[in-house]
Amino acid sequence: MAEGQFSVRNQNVLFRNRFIVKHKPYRVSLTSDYICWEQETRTDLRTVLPWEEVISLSPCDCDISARHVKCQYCQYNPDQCRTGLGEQVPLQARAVKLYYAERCGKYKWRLATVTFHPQKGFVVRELLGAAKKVLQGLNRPHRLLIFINPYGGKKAALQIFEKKVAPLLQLAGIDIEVIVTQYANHARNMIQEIDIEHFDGVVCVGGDGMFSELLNGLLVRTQKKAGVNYNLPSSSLVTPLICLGVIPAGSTDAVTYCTTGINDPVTSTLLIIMGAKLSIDICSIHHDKYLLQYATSFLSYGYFGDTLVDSEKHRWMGPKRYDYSGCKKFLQGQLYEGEIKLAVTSVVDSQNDKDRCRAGCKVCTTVTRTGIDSGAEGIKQDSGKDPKYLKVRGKFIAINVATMTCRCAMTKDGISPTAHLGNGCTDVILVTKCSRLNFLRYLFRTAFHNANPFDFDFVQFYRVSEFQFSPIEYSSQITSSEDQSIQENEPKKSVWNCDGEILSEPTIHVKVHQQLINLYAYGIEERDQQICCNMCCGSCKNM
Ligand SMILES: Nc1ncnc2c1ncn2[C@@H]1O[C@H](COP(=O)(O)OP(=O)(O)OP(=O)(O)O)[C@@H](O)[C@H]1O
Repeated sequence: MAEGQFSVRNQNVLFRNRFIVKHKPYRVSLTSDYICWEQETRTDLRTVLPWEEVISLSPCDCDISARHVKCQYCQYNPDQCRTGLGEQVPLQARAVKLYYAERCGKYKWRLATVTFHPQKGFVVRELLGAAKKVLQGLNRPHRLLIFINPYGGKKAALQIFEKKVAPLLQLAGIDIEVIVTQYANHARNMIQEIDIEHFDGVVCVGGDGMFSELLNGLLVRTQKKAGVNYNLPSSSLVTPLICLGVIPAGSTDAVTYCTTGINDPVTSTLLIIMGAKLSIDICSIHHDKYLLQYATSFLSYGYFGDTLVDSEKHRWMGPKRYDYSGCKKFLQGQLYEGEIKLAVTSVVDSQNDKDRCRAGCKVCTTVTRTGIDSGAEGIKQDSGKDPKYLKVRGKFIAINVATMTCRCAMTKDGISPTAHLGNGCTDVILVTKCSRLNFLRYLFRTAFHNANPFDFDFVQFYRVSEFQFSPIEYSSQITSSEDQSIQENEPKKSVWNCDGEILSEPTIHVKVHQQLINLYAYGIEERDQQICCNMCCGSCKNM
């Protein structure tokens, strides 16, 4: 929303008339791009609201007391009017209430309202009619299929939906069909079974695990319908027409953190209503030419894989289970041997790169999607260079793969702060053999970013378009001091933590598919921290 310097004079005005707003006379104008209300006496008090941010306009029967009405010429109450023209608005005037989304704090969106009281009764219908026409022309969802996971996160998904989400969707006039999941993979199965074509979007109220169900269900359905052999990593996948959405109600909510900056259910709902769209990269994970899973944020072998397996046994703890299992696995200090083959697309100075993926990111819009010489679908950087193939064999504590930054409450900048949402690449971070103390330093830096987590000689960073990993089945303990020799003993494999789900097959081939799905989000916006909504009076400045 813009205030101040703006002129609707030269634009195609669809409607213009005088209204009383907050007891002052205003001129309300509608063009095909904006709705604008400006004070007639002080043109600097002008608000220009793009239609994208309008949620709805509805008739309102609220009264406006003549007591509060000021003269539209001198701004004084009628009885003190200096001009003697003191106009009064008739009592019980019908009004129009405009609901719109307003930026609030660093990342949030909030619902705001303004009421236009007409100076003449008949203009209400005129204003509503003109607004309805423009709103109908916007590319927004009209029908949504919503899955609610009542057991995700703090088990508050149903409450969040009823209190925060449903009223907003109703206000925006969006038809919804709601399914409360009964078992794990319910949503994934339903998406593949039922006719979802008449929905504009499929949304989940839950965490990353629920989003992963929607993603996998929708992608498999789309490829089957298009006759694509999705089991082959080299297949070119078809982008689904249906957009996906996620309203955060999980433990980690990395997908919402990475695409909106925060895990706020109201913000995510407003973005869905506004029809915000963002194309994001997806990894397909294969084993022996068979598709295991599609993933969109975090994939990890070793430490984070083992932590996930252990945390599943302590689900009753809620989100705290990750801290508990993380400590336990850290103390066990396991090493895993393996070989990873990487198709490195670009050299990233991970230690100095200040580049961050933000809404309208230039990197994600300029990287093109082209085929590489092998005939397989692949990604080239805009420099046009083919990927360089590299093999790393060794002992790892963790192999972390971040297709998005993977920011969440536990790491505000993410596992890979420079990762992009749509550049066709994923970041592979290899944490090789080191002492427990050094591994702790790496974890601390990843969580708090007090220093660069990649600035260690035991951490390697690669930006790749695909990679293959196979374990070598011998493990050893992390040494308490770095020069202590490793005792290679019992064979040991870990599992992959794939967006919070366990993949028990360690030998995998991962391929990135650039901007394969559309998500209801804009990406993280670069905002002035001082932006504060009308309602919270500055309390949101620090968000
Ligand atoms: N009715 C249900 N009963 C049991 N499990 C379910 C049900 N519905 C969905 N699930 C499963 O619960 C798992 C976790 O759900 P979800 O991702 O919403 O919460 P979370 O794991 O707490 O959050 P996050 O993934 O962000 O850490 C999902 O993998 C999903 O398959």
